[in-house]
Amino acid sequence: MSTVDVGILGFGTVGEGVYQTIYDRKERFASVIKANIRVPVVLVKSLHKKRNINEETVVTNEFSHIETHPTLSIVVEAMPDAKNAYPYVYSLLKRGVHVVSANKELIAQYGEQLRSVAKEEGVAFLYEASIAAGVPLLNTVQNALNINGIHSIEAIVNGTSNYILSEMKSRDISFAEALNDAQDLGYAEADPSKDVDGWDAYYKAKLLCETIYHCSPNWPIDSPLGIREIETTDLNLVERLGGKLKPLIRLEKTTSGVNGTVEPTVLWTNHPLFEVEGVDHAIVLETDLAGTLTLQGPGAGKYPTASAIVEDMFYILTSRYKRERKTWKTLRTKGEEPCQNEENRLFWCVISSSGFVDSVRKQGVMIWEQVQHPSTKRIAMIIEGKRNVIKQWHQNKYIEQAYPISGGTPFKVEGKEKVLG
Ligand SMILES: NC(=O)C1=CN([C@@H]2O[C@H](COP(=O)(O)OP(=O)(O)OC[C@H]3O[C@@H](n4cnc5c(N)ncnc54)[C@H](OP(=O)(O)O)[C@@H]3O)[C@@H](O)[C@H]2O)C=CC1
Ligand SMILES: N[C@@H](CC=O)C(=O)O
Repeated sequence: MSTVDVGILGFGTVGEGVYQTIYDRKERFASVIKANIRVPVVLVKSLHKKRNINEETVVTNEFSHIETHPTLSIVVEAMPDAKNAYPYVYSLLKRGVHVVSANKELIAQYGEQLRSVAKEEGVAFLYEASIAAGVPLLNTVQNALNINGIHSIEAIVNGTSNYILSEMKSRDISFAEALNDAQDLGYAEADPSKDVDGWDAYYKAKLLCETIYHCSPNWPIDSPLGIREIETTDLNLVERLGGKLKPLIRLEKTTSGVNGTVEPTVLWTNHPLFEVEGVDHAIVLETDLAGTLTLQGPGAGKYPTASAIVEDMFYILTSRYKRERKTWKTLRTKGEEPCQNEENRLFWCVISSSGFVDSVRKQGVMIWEQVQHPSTKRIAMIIEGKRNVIKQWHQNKYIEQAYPISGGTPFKVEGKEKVLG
């Protein structure tokens, strides 16, 4: 039997998960690819860490050992940022090596250049793991929804943020404690501000938009918004209104492009993402033929991420890549377009001090429902308004938080104040 040599860039949560999976499933690989698979070399930053690695694998901190390796046919890229990974991936593709990546920052920033060089060299550049780890999202939209039109997408694609909000609520722990747990569990990015400030979800939304619509989204000026500012009181107030706050991305096709948002959003019980808790990612696709489709599963962590990566490797190694060749259209818009959804009217859950309620009424804004927290006296109100107006209130500190509501308001008549007891 022949041998397939795989290199790995980065040996953290993901790199180690891929390495262990390759060795744990050696026989399974051999039976499907008809070759022995092994990892002769892995690249890391520090040579001083203790690692669980076989004798046949060399651990190096010099990229040249990977770049000039004579037998590598696939390299798995699992590094934490785009800046350092880009020259490595570019060089490998240029040398005719297939690359499988989990690095959404790299693909959101340099995807077009890398896809183009891969195409020129006739090699694969695949990255199923980069959006929803173990959930086969890219495969579904690229290979199974080509005749369908996709009107809109709502998704939870940052497991760390979803986990933090779930744990703050269910275990009544602080943001810092929940983030610490997410880091221990291997969900968070090496720099966790990418998770909690919305950047990880922003890269994923951009990548998903490029995959489905072949253009970049139009973002509101304050995008992305993360979960860092959310307090347990806000979660409680939203719950008392009958909703839940979720770290949501939204892409919506319009006549002038695709509007994108990355922001904590209120969902009501009838929303398909209402019950998605913990590290799970879930994606709702509104299609014009199949209807509403929801994909859900673990979106971060060692083995769910390794799962997507080894499946991409299988795809390459079984020559399905050469036969079916995933096609990528060139992006229609290269840069970000100015936002066109600032003027849209939406329903909002606005959190403020009780004093602001009268000002809202004086401005003729209808309050559909409101609840007051018994101890903090903070008020949560459901109102309708234009994004730019509500955001201006927030900027001027008239209100403390403003969360958009997916699906409008379930309240039929203007609400009466409810004091939580
Ligand atoms: N964790 C997850 O659940 C998921 C992560 N991803 C993506 O996968 C990638 C890896 O994530 P994860 O494994 O969690 O990250 P980790 O921080 O756990 O691991 C990063 C690895 O990269 C190495 N590294 C860092 N900088 C360099 C460099 N300049 N040159 C060579 N090696 C370097 C580190 O080396 P050393 O060990 O010496 O520090 C470490 O082994 C990221 O892009 C992430 O967004 C995607 C899906 C899920
Ligand atoms: N940090 C990311 C990992 C997967 O992409 C997340 O929490 O979803």
